[in-house]
Amino acid sequence: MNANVEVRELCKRYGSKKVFEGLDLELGEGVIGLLGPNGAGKTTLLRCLATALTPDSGRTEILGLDPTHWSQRTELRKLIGYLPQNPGLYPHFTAAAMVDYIARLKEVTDRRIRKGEVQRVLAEVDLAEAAGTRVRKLSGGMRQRLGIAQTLIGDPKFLILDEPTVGLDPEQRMRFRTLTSRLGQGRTVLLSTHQTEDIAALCDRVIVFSEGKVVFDGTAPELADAASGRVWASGTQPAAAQVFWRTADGRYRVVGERPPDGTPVAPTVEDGYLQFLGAGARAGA
Ligand SMILES: Nc1ncnc2c1ncn2[C@@H]1O[C@H](COP(=O)(O)OP(=O)(O)OP(=O)(O)O)[C@@H](O)[C@H]1O
Repeated sequence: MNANVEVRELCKRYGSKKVFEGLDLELGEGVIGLLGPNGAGKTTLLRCLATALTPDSGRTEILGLDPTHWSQRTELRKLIGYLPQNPGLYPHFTAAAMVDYIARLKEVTDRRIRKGEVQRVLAEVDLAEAAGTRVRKLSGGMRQRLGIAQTLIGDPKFLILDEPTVGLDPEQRMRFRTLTSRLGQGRTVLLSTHQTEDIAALCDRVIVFSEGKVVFDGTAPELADAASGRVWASGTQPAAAQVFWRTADGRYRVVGERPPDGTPVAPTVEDGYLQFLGAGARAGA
């Protein structure tokens, strides 16, 4: 198997609520963006891959290990870096103590090695100088980087980042992109986000997930291309376009059928993404 992650026929339900069924997925190296509307099942999938949640059925092989085997699962947890939506950082811990604590959970038992690891991962996310700062005094962007730092302990080959750019200002998002694109070299980075700009800027591959199904799997330019011939500028409000909104120049940007006075506009990744969403994404819905 060449893929770092291979998922076959994966199923997960919460009671009677089916999140996904018969899901197949292969992930190789690079930054892979997972896009999807609220409730699509992204976090559930990421939690299954992080071994934080047990699927109901199906087969998963991650970095050559099978998470259903107790001993392999324990080994795997040391090889995966997972940043959940709410990383649960302790406000009264210093940045270094926080990472040290996670390193202990990952069974880095040798104190000297652990100290070196803490310094290494903090430096990797540009937080070396904040090592002694308490978490509650860090900015949102610094906390996010601290969350990423803890994923890097043990140099895992599979990083799972669940909406890591939420709440970041533009400058912090740029720093995040620089960091993530660097991390994607020689690793699999699976990044769940609603930010199509982040996807366009740094992902080698994009998966669009909707109602528990992969509805698109390709590159960011291919996703943008999916809206080719479907994006228009129009002077009048369209009646039946799939999606439209008023832009700063007072015209309408329309994704869908050509309005009578529509002039073609180059599609973006967001336009392509909107093509794959259902009626729920319809403007005004
Ligand atoms: N613990 C749970 N118990 C019951 N239902 C749940 C649970 N967690 C998630 N769900 C439901 O499963 C579906 C998928 O949720 P999930 O959080 O995986 O979606 P998501 O794509 O990550 O959404 P978001 O973008 O809002 O984070 C949703 O309908 C959600 O309400």
